[in-house]
Amino acid sequence: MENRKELRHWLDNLQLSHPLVIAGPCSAETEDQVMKIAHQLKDTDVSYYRAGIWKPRTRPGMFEGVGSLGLKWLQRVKAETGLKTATEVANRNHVELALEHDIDMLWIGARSTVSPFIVQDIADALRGTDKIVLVKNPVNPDLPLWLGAIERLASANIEKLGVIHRGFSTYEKTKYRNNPEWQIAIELQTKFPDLPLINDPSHITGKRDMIFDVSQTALDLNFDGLMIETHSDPDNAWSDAAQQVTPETLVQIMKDLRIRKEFDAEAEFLTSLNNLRAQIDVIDNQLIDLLGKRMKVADGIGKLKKEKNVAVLQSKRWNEILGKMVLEGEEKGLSEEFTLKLFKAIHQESINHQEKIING
Ligand SMILES: O=C(O)C(=O)C[C@]1(C(=O)O)C=C[C@@H](O)C=C1
Repeated sequence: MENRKELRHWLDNLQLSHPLVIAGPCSAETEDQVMKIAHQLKDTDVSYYRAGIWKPRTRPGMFEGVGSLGLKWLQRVKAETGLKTATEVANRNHVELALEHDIDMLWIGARSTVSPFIVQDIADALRGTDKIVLVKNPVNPDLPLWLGAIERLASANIEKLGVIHRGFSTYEKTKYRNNPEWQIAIELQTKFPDLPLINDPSHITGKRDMIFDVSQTALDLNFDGLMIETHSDPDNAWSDAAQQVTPETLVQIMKDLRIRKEFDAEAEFLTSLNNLRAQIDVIDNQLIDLLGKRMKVADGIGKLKKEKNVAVLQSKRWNEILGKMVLEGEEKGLSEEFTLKLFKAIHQESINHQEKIING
């Protein structure tokens, strides 16, 4: 699939003066709850009202959604408030029911995107639809798998497509519920600059007090919209209580977010930007040059080790380097996370070089 200008049409046609906002409860719980939140969101920046009808839960026995009954409540939301409606679909049956109830926007969840069988089944059920279909990133940080899901939908003649970045599972605990790995969303945007890209700070953070910061980062990275779980009584929500915000908080978040334009054509800005970019180009060249030199030294070590039959990996020495570099990095304003990532990549390349020599 290639990038096409038309990918943005459905979003441009909404003619919004602010990022697209999709909001509503994690789960539809009762008709009263769904209607109450919808009325609270009616005259805000929200265009699409979301509610989970079928909830994929990590373990059985938790609240798994009200099922198709909730689709009737969403129809009532549209009729009474004018908000368009959105829900997650995970199989052919969900798709058929959602289309029957005229849901305007359907999304494929992270746990479905991981399975090409499921995605294909949903794509076949949706074939040719004029509804908006959004694909959440797969649970694992795998860009080709995410792109593959979008391609399956495009091949089923679904025109109004978009993606939702909801972060990625990690084995190690981080401050996020799902690690954002912004680089993956940036790569996707580089490949498909016209594919609408929505951020889901609720699932990335898992905590309502971090939602603003993640939303701001998303807007700083040119995301087109936000999906924020919103509940009139978040603490008593039947699912994902910790990450939902009240409608009042959502309105405040939207007010406080700084919306930046992608570019400014003013001459003074351009001159300064070009000057700084020229400096970056020089430094990048120096970095590559230095890394090349470091690998030549590693090649020398590899030859020496080959002669003496010494192992490539030297954990003690390596840990010393890492510890030292983290400290030096901190002095230069580099985060520990960045320095570790950088040096682990350098170490791996050094090992690859030596492996080639030792076994060559
Ligand atoms: O010091 C060594 O023995 C090296 O091979 C160099 C180097 C490195 O690139 O810094 C690479 C592999 C070892 O695990 C430790 C360090």
